[in-house]
Amino acid sequence: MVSVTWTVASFSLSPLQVSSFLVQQMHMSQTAMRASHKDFETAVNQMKLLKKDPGNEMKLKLYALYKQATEGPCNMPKPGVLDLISKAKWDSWNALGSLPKETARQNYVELVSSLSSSESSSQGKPGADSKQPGYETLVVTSEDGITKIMLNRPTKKNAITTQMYQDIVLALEAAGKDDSTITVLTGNGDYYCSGNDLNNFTDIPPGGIEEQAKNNAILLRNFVGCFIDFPKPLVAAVNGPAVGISVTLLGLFDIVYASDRATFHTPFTHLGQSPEGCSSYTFPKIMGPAKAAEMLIFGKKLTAREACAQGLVTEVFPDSTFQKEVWTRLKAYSKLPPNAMRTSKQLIRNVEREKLHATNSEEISALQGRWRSEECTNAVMNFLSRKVKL
Ligand SMILES: CCCCCCCCCCC/C=C/C(=O)SCCNC(=O)CCNC(=O)[C@H](O)C(C)(C)COP(=O)(O)OP(=O)(O)OC[C@H]1O[C@@H](n2cnc3c(N)ncnc32)[C@H](O)[C@@H]1OP(=O)(O)O
Repeated sequence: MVSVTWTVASFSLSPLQVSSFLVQQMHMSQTAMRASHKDFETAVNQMKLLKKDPGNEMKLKLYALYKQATEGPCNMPKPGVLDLISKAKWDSWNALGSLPKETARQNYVELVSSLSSSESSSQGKPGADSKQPGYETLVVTSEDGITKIMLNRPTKKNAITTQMYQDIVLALEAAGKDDSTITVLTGNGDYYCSGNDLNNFTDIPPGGIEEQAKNNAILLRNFVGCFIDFPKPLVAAVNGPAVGISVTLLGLFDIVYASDRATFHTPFTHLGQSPEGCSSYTFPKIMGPAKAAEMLIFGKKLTAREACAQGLVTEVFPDSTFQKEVWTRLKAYSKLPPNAMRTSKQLIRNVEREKLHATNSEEISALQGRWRSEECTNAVMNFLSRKVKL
């Protein structure tokens, strides 16, 4: 990672991004009051007082605006391609074109003011990570460049309710756009997740089972689709046993760390159901068709070490040190250049994105049939009336 100073920018921002940012900034400035020279000087001094590094992209934007405001349009010769930092700075400044000095000044003042106010609103909570409110059974926090989405229904083994499916989608959408570099999904308590909450099947709408199956299909397609399209490195910290959809989705994660207490169980046949989460495609690809069939058709439960040997899990840690080791490692990874990580992730996933969406649709069509079947109804009823535990 290139270390930059306040006036030097990194090469992590494309000129296109810079110019679209600046178009927004220009728009903002048309409606705003013009900043005076004094406001501009104050903003320049305010920048020096910021405690938190605003990140290279932001410094690059500020650099360009500062140069435009003080010197006007860029008329320097373009640096050579190997002089990456100077070239990024030049690109950024040059992308401002003929933006008037006073507009650049105004944009600079507004940008610094937004940085200062976000810093002061996070003061007074030293060390506290920013917990995002609004989710009933998820705890979402952002700290050290990592957004953590924690399933938080420990007394029900983190079984996923209909509301949770929707909240996970919202949390992933927000994490995909926030300024964290890595997103982690984990569970609170002794389980990672016991899969779909089987009570979801008891919530039958006025249109009956047909309508329920259709509604579930729409929600599930969207839910799995969010994992397929997630733009940043996505990590599962599997803190304990995992069942059903929480296992199948692992094939869509980039990294899976597991406690040695974790197990991996996909009892679809026992439930009269069929695989989802794109596992009918990802599992044979990851572990070979024979091993995948044993899990997905016969419901064989794997230990963490078996899952690791078969490529579903990246690494297994002793339960006693799981949290410490995983978070230490992730904090180090979160400092890697974010755009490079995103690019690599997308290159890996884009090759099969269409295939994954098609698999998702096919699996859901099959499930719609399964949900209407007697096999499924009986299995769910047996669990809910406590006749069967998987
Ligand atoms: C986006 C779509 C929205 C709508 C959804 C529609 C359907 C989408 C379907 C998607 C396909 C998903 C498939 C799956 O995930 S299949 C797997 C489903 N999971 C299970 O079958 C697990 C069932 N649970 C168990 O077998 C055991 O509870 C378990 C082995 C996990 C733990 O056993 P243990 O003895 O340790 O603990 P308890 O059984 O006493 O559990 C504690 C309480 O938690 C409740 N619990 C646990 N898991 C579930 C669950 N999956 N659904 C509902 N409730 C669950 C359990 O009942 C206990 O509750 P009480 O204390 O109230 O008795």
